[in-house]
Formats: sequence, structure tokens, C-alpha cells
Amino acid sequence: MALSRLLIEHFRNLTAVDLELDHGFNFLVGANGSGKTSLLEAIFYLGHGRSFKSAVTNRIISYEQPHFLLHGRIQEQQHQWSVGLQKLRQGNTIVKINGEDGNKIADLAHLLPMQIITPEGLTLLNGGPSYRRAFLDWGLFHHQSGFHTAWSNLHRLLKQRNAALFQTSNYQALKIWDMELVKLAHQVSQWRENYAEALRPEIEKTCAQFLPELEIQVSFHQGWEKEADYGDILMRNFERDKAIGYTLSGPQKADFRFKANGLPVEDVLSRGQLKLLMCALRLAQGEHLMAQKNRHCIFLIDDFASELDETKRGLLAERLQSSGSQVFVSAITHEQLTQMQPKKHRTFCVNNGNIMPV
Ligand SMILES: Nc1ncnc2c1ncn2[C@@H]1O[C@H](COP(=O)(O)OP(=O)(O)OP(=O)(O)O)[C@@H](O)[C@H]1O
Repeated sequence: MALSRLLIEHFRNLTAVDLELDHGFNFLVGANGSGKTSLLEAIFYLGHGRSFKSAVTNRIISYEQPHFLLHGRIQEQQHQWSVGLQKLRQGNTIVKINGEDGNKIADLAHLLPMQIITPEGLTLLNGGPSYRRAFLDWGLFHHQSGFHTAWSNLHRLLKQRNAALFQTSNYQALKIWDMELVKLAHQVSQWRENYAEALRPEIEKTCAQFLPELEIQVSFHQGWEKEADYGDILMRNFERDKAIGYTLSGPQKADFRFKANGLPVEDVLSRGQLKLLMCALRLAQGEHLMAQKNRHCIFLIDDFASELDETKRGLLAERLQSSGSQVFVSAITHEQLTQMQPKKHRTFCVNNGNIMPV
């Protein structure tokens, strides 16, 4: 799967962009503030309906413009799709697939699996558990057909339960709701655990290549005591949950933790090692999708060179090339890309919001 063409209107400083893209590597080279990250952000937005930088979408629309517009042509083997996303300053989002209205962001996300590697992406390792849950859930979204519905229902039920905690002093009134919640919690946790286990060999293989000096251990935590029945936990903790006003234990607290030589990676790894581990995780996940579903994901790599020495840049470049995926890489100078010599590539010069093929 690859984006063969991309049109952007009024997205940050990208006023009008129309690019024919390579199915292999696309290099974006330009000075600070020229628009490289904005281009990656636009591609990410097309595949997620949100930004990886700003929670407030109106800040992404070019100053004084009423909307932004993204349009992409996707090619996967013999198939082709035309996808569009328009975001209005008033708040509406319009998604079109092959010219038809009424599609959801999830439909776009299914068509455009992507992995992002940015300097801020270290939160996957040193941020809260929500970043690692999102990592696992990305995989389940693409691997497990019922996951998205189960996950949405689970979140809705948890919200309702938290609201109900304020209104009742008797657990029996909640029990009927908890029965459905317990079923979904066990299902989602089982899927997460299976996925984490299936991914483990890919992670270990990539870590052995990127960080041979370390022994990386991964472990999944479901969000409540191992082996315990979630229904019992909810009943037992009713008074506590009521006192704090929300459900403390459950799949909404799950985590996927990483240790290096027995210690938490965020405490002992250097920034370069953390970046390599983050890259290893994202590559492993992309390659697992390829192995299991025969689908390539797009890799978006912002500021490729930062934190990495030449050898490590070379290693990452080699793995990206052998993945056979479409890759977008930003850099400030051409020299930072010398370790990347793919056969198929296109270089774009980014200058003050203008993007020109070199
Ligand atoms: N809503 C907006 N409308 C217009 N311009 C914007 C908007 N939001 C941000 N900008 C500007 O867009 C430019 C693009 O920044 P971007 O982060 O894409 O640069 P970059 O090339 O990745 O730089 P760096 O190498 O420093 O990371 C910046 O100059 C920023 O001030």
C-alpha cells in the first residue's frame, strides 16, 4: 500500500501542494520551519483524522482560512482508492472515499495503516501507559476485525459506569451493567495479550539488531490482578471506585512494559537507545502486519538523523529498505541522508511551504 499522489490545501504553511510520490522512499529536505513536519502531519491526519502535534485542529488550518483539505490516491496491488478529508473551522469533518460521502475516519484508517517516528515519539517508552495501549490497539485495529466495535463499546460502558457511580450507593444497581462490561474487558484483554505475544519475536529480532548490547524484555499487564475475574474486582472495589469517582482497575489501565537487563528502559537507556527501541517497536509492528495480513504500512520519519550516530542511521535505513514499505523521511540537509541509498526514491526540497521535486 502506498500513496501515489497527495494534494494539500491550507494545512499549516502548506497553502497548495500537489505531489507525485514514490512508492519507495520520499525525502523531504528543508530548513527549520520550512514545512517538512507539516507534510508528515498532513499524511498522518489523512490516516487518523487527527494530528500527532496539536489537539486543537483549528490551529492546523492555515491562518485566516476557513478549512483545510487533504486528498490522496492510494494504491495497493491492483487496487486504487481516492480518499479525501476536509476539516472546517466550525468543526465539521468530511471524509470521502472514491467520491462518496458518509465514510468514517475508521474507514480511512483501515485503508492507510501507518507508523510514525518523531523525536516526540519517545513518549511510547517514557510517557504514560496510554501511549503503549495505543500501540497495542493500533495492531488490534488492523489485525482483529471485531476490535474497533468492542473497544468503542467498552469505552462507552466505562463512561456510563463512572457516571452511575455518583448516583448509586448499592452495588446491585450497577451489577447488571457490569456484566456486559466484564465480557468486553475479558475479550479486549485477551486480544491484547495474544497480540503482544505474537509481536514478541519480531520485537526481539529487531532489538537484537538495533541494540545488541541490551537484553530487552517485554511484558503485558491487563489492568487488574492476573488470573482474577474482572467481575469480582469490580464488585470488591465498588466502595473505593465510588469514593474516587471512577473505575480504577480494568483494561483502561493496561500497559505494555519494556525492560533492559531487568530495569525499566526509561530509567536506564540513553536518548539514542530509546529512539532505536522506539524505531524497533514501530518496525516490528509494521512488519508483523505485512507477515500476517500481507499489507504494507507507510512509515513517516521526522528528523531522521536526530539522536542517531552514523552506524545506527545505516541500520535503520537498511531495515526500512528491506521492509519494502513506502517511507517519508525529513532532514535538514542532504548530508543527513547519506546512509540512505535506496534504489527507488524521490527527493523534495521544502522551502517556506513550497515543495518541489529535486
Ligand atoms: N496554522 C498555521 N498556519 C500557517 N502557518 C503555520 C500554522 N501553524 C504553524 N505554522 C508555521 O508552519 C511552519 C512549518 O513548520 P514545520 O513544523 O512543518 O517545520 P519543519 O520544516 O518541520 O521544521 P523543523 O526542521 O524546525 O522541525 C512553521 O513556520 C510554523 O510557524
